[in-house]
Amino acid sequence: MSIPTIIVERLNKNFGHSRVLEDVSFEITPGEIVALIGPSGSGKSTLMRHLVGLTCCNRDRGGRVSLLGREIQASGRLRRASRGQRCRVGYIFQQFNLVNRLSVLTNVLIGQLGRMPRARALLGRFSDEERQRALQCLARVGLEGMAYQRANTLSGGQQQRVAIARVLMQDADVILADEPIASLDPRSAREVMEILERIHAEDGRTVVITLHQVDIARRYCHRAIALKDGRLYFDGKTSELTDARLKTLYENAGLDELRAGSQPDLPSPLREPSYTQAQTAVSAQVVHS
Ligand SMILES: Nc1ncnc2c1ncn2[C@@H]1O[C@H](COP(=O)(O)OP(=O)(O)OP(=O)(O)O)[C@@H](O)[C@H]1O
Repeated sequence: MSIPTIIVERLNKNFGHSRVLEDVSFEITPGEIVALIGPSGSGKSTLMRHLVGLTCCNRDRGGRVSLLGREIQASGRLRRASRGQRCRVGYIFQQFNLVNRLSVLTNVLIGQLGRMPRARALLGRFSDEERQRALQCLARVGLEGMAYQRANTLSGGQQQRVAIARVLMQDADVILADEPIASLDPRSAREVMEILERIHAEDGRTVVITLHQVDIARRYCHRAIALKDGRLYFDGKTSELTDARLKTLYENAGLDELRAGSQPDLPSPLREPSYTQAQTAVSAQVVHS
């Protein structure tokens, strides 16, 4: 049996007196594509940040995270990672995190920095072979024709595709995408999800994606892990995410607001689009509050 790519054991996290994660445990095996879902504030992003050591768990409850066979943190202590180890995990953010004034190609080449000798990385001297590879990564996300434009001249969807190309350039074994489509229109969101799905299928990379849209999770991911109030509520096939389970997962999380809206003929909140709308409504509230 293969070693799990991600192991999370009894993870607990408090921010002040507020318990954000409670005894969360799961494993993800190599080559899985997993959706991390749950209502707004359920702890999805906090959990993702624990996976790469951007956030550290409580000291007193013995939690542990290991990734690609290496311990990231244990009992509230972060372990140091080498450059090589850090390169094996790519993180995609909701807001893309590109360098606006640099070209699309240079943004992709930045994915290579961790694998270059330090001196050359400091000078940003990329070889012809590296440039060629960056162009190939751009071709995989359908943007080779935009390589020499400034990053901030691209649409949001295109910028997210550049961020994916950067992770490809990094040659990460694991891709963690934290709400990669939350700020995109439906068409761009679909394109980004299709690219992530293709990368997973063609390269066998492990992909974990936090999502607000259950219908998207069902369409593109085989497995879902759902958090509710910081606890593991569901871990299984997305096909087993029944309406009853979703109703309990998302109760008190935006459906009331949706019902109170200006759509008298709204379909049953148990149907997929309703959940999508509900979660979009919740996100919008969070963004604007
Ligand atoms: N650095 C922090 N300091 C204090 N509280 C925090 C911090 N980060 C997150 N929280 C709180 O932890 C809880 C979970 O936040 P988190 O962002 O992980 O939820 P989420 O499920 O990703 O939500 P959303 O889907 O809206 O992004 C929230 O109540 C949030 O306010």
